Amino acid sequence: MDYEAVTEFEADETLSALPQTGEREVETTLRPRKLDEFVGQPRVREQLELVLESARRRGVPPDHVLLSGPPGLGKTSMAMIVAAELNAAIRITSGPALERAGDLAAMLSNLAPGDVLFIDEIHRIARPAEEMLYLAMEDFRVDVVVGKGPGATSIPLEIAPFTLVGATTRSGSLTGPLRDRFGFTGQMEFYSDSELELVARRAATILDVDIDRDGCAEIARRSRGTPRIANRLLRRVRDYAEVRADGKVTRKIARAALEVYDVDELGLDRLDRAVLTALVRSFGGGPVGVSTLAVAVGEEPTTVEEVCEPYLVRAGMLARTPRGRVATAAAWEHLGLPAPAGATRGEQGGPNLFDQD
Ligand SMILES: Nc1ncnc2c1ncn2[C@@H]1O[C@H](COP(=O)(O)OP(=O)(O)OP(=O)(O)O)[C@@H](O)[C@H]1O
Ligand SMILES: [Mg+2]
Repeated sequence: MDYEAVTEFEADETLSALPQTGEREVETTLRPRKLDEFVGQPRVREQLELVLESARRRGVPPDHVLLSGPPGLGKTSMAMIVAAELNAAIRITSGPALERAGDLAAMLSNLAPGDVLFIDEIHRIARPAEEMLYLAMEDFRVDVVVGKGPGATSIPLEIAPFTLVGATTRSGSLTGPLRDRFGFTGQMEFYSDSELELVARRAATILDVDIDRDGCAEIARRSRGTPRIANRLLRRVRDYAEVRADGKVTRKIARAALEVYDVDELGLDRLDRAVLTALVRSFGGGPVGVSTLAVAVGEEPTTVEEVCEPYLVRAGMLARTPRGRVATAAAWEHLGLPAPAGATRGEQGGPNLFDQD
């Protein structure tokens, strides 16, 4: 592709790990409901199974559970599963919704014994609510402050024993005291291609899509390790198969469909490829600063840094060095160009980039 011909990118969200508008409903349909329906994450699954089973046997609510990892890997799904496995009711809220401690107090005092309280984006909880949560998690108690100024009194209030499930894309920005109050932390990892094949297969069954093994494999390979993306690509491929073919998804149909949506063999989209192309063609593979690179593709530096780079680094295409961004040998090869002798080999499956702040 000639990146210079491209001056502006439309909002191309096909490969975004974040949920898109209008996707909520279909996501709910596709959520696994029980632990044994949940594909992948064998470590977290086994650990949780033990935590839940032991609590069940002892007849007490399990320890508080923190689920951390990048968007779209199944944290919300897992939170619901915890409640389902315990046969408990789940109350759902989120960090940004708990702006005042009073909001949280109301939530907590309405809990019934054994309920699961799910706080999504728990790293965004406001300070006063967070402090209230400490006591609630530890002693099942809150101190409600009534009145203001010198006349204010604090009334201790018992709350029902409950299990808090917190989800976060940035466990690094959780304060120490909050993190310490979780008895169990499940770190969700990116999925392997074979796991994503199973995710696509399962979604196809639910959505009644006729797809063969190669079709699933083609989708899995391009899904950036993320079930949310696999489910989305499946729907796009289904659309194509229904409109342009007989509805059956084969490898050939999947490839043709994903080409229409600008999703390449490795799950890179147009902007990802433009960044690599600019890096290789205009800057000889780097090193080059991220702002210069962003100008070359007509994007904001933050978009390049936060939207493109994490996956390019994880896919082993781009390296962040103190002197700037560098294209790896794999990037040259992916663009069909011979890699220069000194090109770095990327680190495939590098560290979890979403958790490094
Ligand atoms: N292990 C899995 N098996 C099958 N489907 C899954 C799995 N994990 C996630 N999904 C699907 O991916 C979609 C996104 O999952 P979920 O909402 O649980 O992710 P999340 O980690 O909470 O994302 P976010 O950080 O954006 O809140 C859901 O529709 C769900 O159906
Ligand atoms: Mg979620």
